[in-house]
Amino acid sequence: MYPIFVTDSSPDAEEVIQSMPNQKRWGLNKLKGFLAPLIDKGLHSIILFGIPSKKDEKGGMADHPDTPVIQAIKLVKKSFPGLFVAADVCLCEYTSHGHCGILNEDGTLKNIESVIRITEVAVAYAKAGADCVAPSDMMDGRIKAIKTALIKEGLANKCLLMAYAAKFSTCLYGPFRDAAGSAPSFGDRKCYQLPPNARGLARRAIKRDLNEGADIIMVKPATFYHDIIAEARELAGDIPIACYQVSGEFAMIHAAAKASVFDLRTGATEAVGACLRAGCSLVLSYFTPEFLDWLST
Ligand SMILES: NCc1[nH]cc(CCC(=O)O)c1CC(=O)O
Ligand SMILES: [Zn+2]
Ligand SMILES: [Zn+2]
Repeated sequence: MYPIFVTDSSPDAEEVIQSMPNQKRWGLNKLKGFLAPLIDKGLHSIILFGIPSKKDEKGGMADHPDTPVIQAIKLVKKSFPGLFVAADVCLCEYTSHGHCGILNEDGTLKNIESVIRITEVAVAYAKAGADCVAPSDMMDGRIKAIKTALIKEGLANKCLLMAYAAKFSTCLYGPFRDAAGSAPSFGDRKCYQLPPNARGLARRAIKRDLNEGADIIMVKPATFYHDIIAEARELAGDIPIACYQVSGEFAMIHAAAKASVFDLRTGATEAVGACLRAGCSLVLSYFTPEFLDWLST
């Protein structure tokens, strides 16, 4: 599954992201031309991230009808009905403070308000035609709230719910925050993302999301967290496990290849192979276009 950034800075935007080799922020008009050759090479699935130009306290743009993600879902599903289109659901790209939920005056999170807001956004993406909604906010209780809302709207049989279940507070998200302009303006995400060494908390989070109705369980990041992928595989029964090879992993592999530590194809292939060996059957990777080439040669 290929993560794609959609911007509303201009419909014809094609913006280079310095810290993420070969990745761009795409304007709506550019999406079809960019995706068509990848689909010809065998691309099956994408996940969309919106980069809005307007931000506010509550992330109002996240589900605005004109927001890049909703526009992109409609356009991509219309142009390529066979492509599986997931949408990342979070507020951090849309809030002025850059946190993943709605805040109190003192900067702490309002859990209930945040879950209500995130659920509204998820339903809007499902209504726009997303095949999958993937909440990455880590607010307590959001999987149950979204699943219930999808059922109520008659969308639960059309739209999968992929939970970023074990999402760690890691050093590996830097390039993404740069790409999405979503770095928190104060504080950090440690009160809602898991501490790197918290194996027990990760197990609890995975079990909780399974109980709340997740259709896919995701572990994020992938490298450094293979044990958690294996734990998820063991806990989840017949539910598929996904992992996200995040921006820092991608940048790290590129940097190592540039420094002649290994060659890019060998390093990237071994890294993703390890994720599959650990027990996941879906990998979100910025290397997807390269893999499509490498797998055909
Ligand atoms: N909802 C937060 C979010 N959405 C995507 C990523 C990171 C993805 C990547 O690094 O590739 C993150 C993590 C964060 O900023 O805390
Ligand atoms: Zn996010
Ligand atoms: Zn977020």
